[in-house]
Formats: sequence, C-alpha cells, structure tokens
Amino acid sequence: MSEENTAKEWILDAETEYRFELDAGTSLAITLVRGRAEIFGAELVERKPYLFGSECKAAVFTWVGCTIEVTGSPSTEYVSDETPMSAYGNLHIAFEQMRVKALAKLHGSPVPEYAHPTQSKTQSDFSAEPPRVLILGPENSGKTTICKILVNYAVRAGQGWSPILANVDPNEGGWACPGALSAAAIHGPIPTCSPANPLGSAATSAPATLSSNAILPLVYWYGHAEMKRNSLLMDRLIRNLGINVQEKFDQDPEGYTAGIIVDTPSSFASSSGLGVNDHRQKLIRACIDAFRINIILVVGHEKLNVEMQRSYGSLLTVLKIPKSGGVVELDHGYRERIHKYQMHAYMYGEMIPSPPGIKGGTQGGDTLTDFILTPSSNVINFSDLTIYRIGAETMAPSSALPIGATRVVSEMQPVLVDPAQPGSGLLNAVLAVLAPYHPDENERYDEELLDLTVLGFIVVTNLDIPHKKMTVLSPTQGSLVGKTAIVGSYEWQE
Ligand SMILES: Nc1ncnc2c1ncn2[C@@H]1O[C@H](COP(=O)(O)OP(=O)(O)OP(=O)(O)O)[C@@H](O)[C@H]1O
Repeated sequence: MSEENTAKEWILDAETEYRFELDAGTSLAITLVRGRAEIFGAELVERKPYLFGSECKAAVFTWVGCTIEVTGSPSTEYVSDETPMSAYGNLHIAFEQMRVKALAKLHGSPVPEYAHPTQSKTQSDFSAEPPRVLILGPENSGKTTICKILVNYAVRAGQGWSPILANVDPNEGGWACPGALSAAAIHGPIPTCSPANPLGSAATSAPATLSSNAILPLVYWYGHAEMKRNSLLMDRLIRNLGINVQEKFDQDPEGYTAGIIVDTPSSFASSSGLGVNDHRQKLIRACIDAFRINIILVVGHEKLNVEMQRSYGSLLTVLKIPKSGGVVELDHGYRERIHKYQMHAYMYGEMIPSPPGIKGGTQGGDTLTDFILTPSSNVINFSDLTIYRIGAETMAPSSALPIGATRVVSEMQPVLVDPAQPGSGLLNAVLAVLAPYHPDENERYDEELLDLTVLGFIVVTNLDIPHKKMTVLSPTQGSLVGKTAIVGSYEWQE
C-alpha cells in the first residue's frame, strides 16, 4: 500500500490524548514538536520521530498540553478529552507512597513527610508493604495498557525503582512467544511501537544486538492460547513464576520495595472463557498466593468488582478503576495476525519502515539497527532433541493398549513425542527449549520438566522422516544436542 507524506500538526490541550489505529502494511511517525507528551506512561523526547507499525493502536497523552506532528495515514485518528489518566495517576501516587514507606520500613528510617497519604481514603488504606498488584478485567478493557502506564510511571519516578511486571496471559506473549508466561524487572520505560513487542523488546531473542532497554525475562511455556485447555498446568506455571519472583525478592529486599504488577488474561474475568467458573477462581487464587497480591484492580467491571470484594475484600484492597474509552476492540483475526507478527519479530526482529519524508526515526527510543536479527536454520537429528507434549493423548494406537484399558493421560503428564511418527504435529510447531534438569540426580523428580524455565523458542520448518532429521529455525546459533523441548498448540509459518 502506498503512503503519502501527510504530515499534520495536532495541538493537544492539557489532559487530552491523540488516539490512532493503523492498518496492516502501514506505518506512522509521531514527533513531539513542543510541550510534554507520553505514550502509555513512556515520555516522548522532543524532535525525535517515533515510528509505529504492525497495526499498532495507541495514544499520545499530555498532562500539560503539547503540539505533535503526525506523518502517515492512520485508519482512525482523533483527539479525546475524556481519559481515565487522572485516576491512573492517583493510583500511581498511592503506589509510590507504599514503595517509599516499604523502603523506610526496610531501612528502619522514618517515613518521609510526602509519603503520608492525605488525599483519599483509598490511599490511607494502603500499608507499608510494596504494591503487589493484580489487574483483572474483561476482554479489551485495557489491562495490559494500565500495567504499562503504572510500570512506566514507577520507573520514571526518579527513585531507581525497577518493579517486576508479570504477564500470565499466554494469549499475549509478553516478551517471548505467544503461549508463554513471563516476568521481568523493568529498569527503563516500556515503549509502545508495535504489538509484535507489546511489552518492549527482550534480550533473549537478540543475544548479539542488545537494545538499550532490552529486558531479561523469566519465561515458562504454557503453549496454548486458552486457559481452559489445561488450567492445572496454568496453575502450576503461575505458582512457579511466583516462586521465582519471590526468590529474586529474597535476594534483593530493596528491589522488592518497587513491587510487582501482574497482567492477567480476560478469561479470569468471565467464566465463559474458562468454561468452568471454579477453574477461574482457582487461577485468580493462584495469582494472589504466588505473587502475594495485596491490591486487586478491577478494570470497569461492576460484577467482577463485587465478586472480588466478597471473596477477598477482607484480606486485601480491591479497587474498581475506570476503563479508557480509547481501548480498541481486538477481534480474533487481529489477534491471530499479532501472533504472527510476534513470532516473526522473535526470529527476525522488527524494523518498522519510516513513512516517506521521515529520517532518523526511532522505535520507542532505540535506533532501528537494534531490531534486526539473523536467525539460523539448522538440520538436526531426531535424537538430538527430546520433545514432550504436556497432557496429550499418547501416540500409541488403541489396539496397543491392554484389553479393557482406557487411554488416560493426566493433564500434567509429559508425553514423549516421536518425530518419526506421521501426525506427530511437529511440522511448523513452535517448541520451547527448556533449561537443563537439576545437575544433581538426587534432586530430580518425576514432574521436574513442568518446572523448568524456557531458554528460547524454535520452529520446526521441515521433517525428513526417512533420514530422521528435522530443520529448525532458531534466533540463536546454540547447539540443541541433548536438550529437552515442549510442543504446545502454536504453529508458525513464514
Ligand atoms: N487510550 C487508548 N487509545 C488508543 N488505543 C488504546 C488506548 N488504550 C489501549 N489501547 C489499545 O487497545 C488495545 C487493547 O488494549 P489492551 O491490550 O491494553 O487491553 P487488554 O484488556 O489487556 O486486552 P486483552 O483482551 O488481550 O486482555 C491495544 O492495542 C492498546 O494499545
């Protein structure tokens, strides 16, 4: 699609935002000409063109007023003076007071005057604990965006906070591939330039070219988009993520005071997504336990708010917060395309083309060369890699089972996948390559596989059954010999 150079100036009043949506194959550049502005909490630098692509939908907000220049042709663009940003800003102030108080408590020093809440009852309810926040809400309520805003405000506060952002929405992919659950300490503002990297770019897929803000996430592989597919596994992975985060906090009590923000899938908000209401409740409980949640934020959903108040109101703070009118309804087709963009970006990086007339553009603050990766395609032996599927049906024909036996594989049972079997489901499958088992044999246990973190992802691009070989695409050159991998239900083809 050809794009004309349609530079257009927008003058934004204080506390308004410019919202835009891009079609596939188009890009946009936004330059802050004067004033101050931010994208989901990440400040824009003046006179630097910020590039957006891959059907990005976002908004430039200003607290004090600004002028921006927009180059390109978004499919939708408008300015809104109705935003929930002051509510989100107040939340940030309350969390900031909690952090300051938690740090003072840790050091045994008096709480600074500015951290004494005077503004609202809600704030005075918060204690000297770091904010450990769970964000719940229905589909397209803006949960991920709120997480970004709150984390970005924390890192911008100038106190050296590096809050943990945990993503337990496998549909979203976070810093890894779709199907992953992950957590990372955030040291710099998370940019928004493309849904291919919704939470900023991670270092794991780019060992050769670390961008300035590259994040080192801890990743587990669930492998499916939907919670109901294996809610027991989800529960276990959430708890694993929590244990890992807690270990990190134990080693770094000061870092702990910055707190944690947990983004959840929309299926946590309605029983239709999970099938069984009980599963939904269990997974919310798993998050609360795993991350020691002390605040639940419910985004614009009265019924869920009442439900959470009833279930947890006596144990922790439950707050209903407004949904932004700017959040875009993302349909199934869009989400599928995003998964493709994410996989492509994981392997090749992502370089958004500048609209005509734009030079020196940046993707969220980084130079464009930081985003180019060169994956390697390698032919390996079937025997080099041990592949499992969690909780799948066995591949043995029913006739091979003892008479009267039914085929029962527990949801948590790792089942070996034989690439030589026709119908193994490996062609084009995304595989998570796992960290090694415990080096001490005595420390090993049956289901250890379920608790191993992910080293990286590969895609099987060809299966040569006669020669017992397969071709895999991987973002790094490392050897796969002796490694263990898990296959889920995600596939990807270039
Ligand atoms: N104020 C806004 N203006 C324009 N676009 C926005 C705004 N807020 C959010 N969006 C966009 O709306 C889309 C959905 O938002 P987001 O991903 O935060 O919702 P969610 O509730 O986390 O979604 P999910 O249903 O996947 O859980 C995203 O593309 C996001 O960038």
